[in-house]
Amino acid sequence: MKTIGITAGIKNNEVIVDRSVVDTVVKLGFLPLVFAPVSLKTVPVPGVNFDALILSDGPDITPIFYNEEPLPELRETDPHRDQFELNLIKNTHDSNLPILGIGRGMQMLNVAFNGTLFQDIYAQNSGAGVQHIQPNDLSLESHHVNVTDESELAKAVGTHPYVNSHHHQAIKTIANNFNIVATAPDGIIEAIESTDQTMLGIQWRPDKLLNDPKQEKIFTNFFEKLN
Ligand SMILES: NCCCC(=O)O
Repeated sequence: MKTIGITAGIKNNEVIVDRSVVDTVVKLGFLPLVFAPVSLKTVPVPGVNFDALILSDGPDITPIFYNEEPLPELRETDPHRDQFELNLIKNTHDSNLPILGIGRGMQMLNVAFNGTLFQDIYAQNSGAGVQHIQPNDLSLESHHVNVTDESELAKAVGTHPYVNSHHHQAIKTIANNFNIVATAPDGIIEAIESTDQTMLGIQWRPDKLLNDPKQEKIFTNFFEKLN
């Protein structure tokens, strides 16, 4: 059975991982393997422990990792988790294994390849006119995104999907080896694909929208190379 590594967070001394991500992996017929960021020196070895990686959602990313000082609007971060995930991304990509970043996971992919973030969308981007922190539950959609016609993502969700949204950070400058493949109506970056097609980042939470077959197709299309 193929195994998908899933990154987790630590809060109040407890390892936390979104049940919806674990359930999605199981539904696709893979074995979930949750990685707690317990030690900077202990990074799982791809190919031995897992066959692909999902970078899960979580807190803000510490700005030192993209060479910025913290702005007043920055929220709580976990620099140990950040460093662990940066090491894990490098090991996984060096082993040519696929990486899917969701929410914070997309932002982490961008930072890992030298892109930068808005530490707070609304403080730093006066043109941001879409609500990116929806008050509704994430099982409900809240805004549309425009997806590039030629992208792999469009094969799953089409060019104008309706998605959920819960983030106050976003990609500011895109990493060199990625293409922007989806944006919100206010221009905020909503999805990226690596030029070698081994990495996909989604800013919204498709794992919370699996009642929509298009959202499930994001996962099935991306991981079909593992079957
Ligand atoms: N929860 C998404 C990652 C952090 C943020 O942009 O709010």
